[in-house]
Amino acid sequence: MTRRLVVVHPDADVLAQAAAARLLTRILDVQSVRRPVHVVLTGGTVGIATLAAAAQSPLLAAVDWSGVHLWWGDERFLPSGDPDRNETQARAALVDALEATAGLPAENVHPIAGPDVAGSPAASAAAYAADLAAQADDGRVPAFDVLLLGMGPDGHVASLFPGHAELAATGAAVGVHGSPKPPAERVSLTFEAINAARQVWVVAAGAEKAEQVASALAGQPVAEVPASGVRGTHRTLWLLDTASADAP
Ligand SMILES: O=C1O[C@H](COP(=O)(O)O)[C@@H](O)[C@H](O)[C@H]1O
Repeated sequence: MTRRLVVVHPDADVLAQAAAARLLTRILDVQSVRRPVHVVLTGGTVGIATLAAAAQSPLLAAVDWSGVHLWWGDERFLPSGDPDRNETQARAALVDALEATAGLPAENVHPIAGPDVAGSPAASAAAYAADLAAQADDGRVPAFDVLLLGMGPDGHVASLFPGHAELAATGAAVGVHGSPKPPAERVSLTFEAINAARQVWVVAAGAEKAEQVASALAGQPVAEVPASGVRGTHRTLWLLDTASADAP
């Protein structure tokens, strides 16, 4: 049975520090029982701050990074190296350093292709689904050991936005058009893929997210609050700061 836990931190900085320590500990825990470890990263404010905090953690050196695969929950459909790509920001915060000095193999890093590599968001989604399938025991998606998600003030997770058709997409990944948050074109894991993860952690901070945090935790319809629909097969964690946990 899946368990849900809500943990409230004093502020966004402590939240990022705690999420980083929790993430590295989770990887260590999994490495004590199986390999490889599959981790899904998120973009967004707290998501990237969490990676930056992990980069400074003494726990980093305890992980065997040669046995870790890194994925993304979504990507803005922008060319490689664009500063607004989630990949670019994650690389700057942590991933490049892991490759350069901690033994993370480049082939274990699985970015979502942008327009310099794939002709369209749909083509990128198809390529990403194939990459996921190649690493999956069931030929679909790996049972991610931990999948991080940010949440927007509109309740979106990954690039699954309220009222959008992609909420109902099947398969592992979907091309997204008309995103209300720029850029308009994106690629996202589907709910099917997200909810195949053993553990899903939603990280959110700030008063502007409080209403949607409360709605998601209350189980409002996914079409209105996509964050309502995420859960890990073993555990779902909501990692919040006091502002985002303080419903109006
Ligand atoms: O565009 C995105 O936004 C969300 C949330 O970002 P935040 O800055 O409000 O925390 C993020 O989770 C997603 O990965 C990203 O593509």
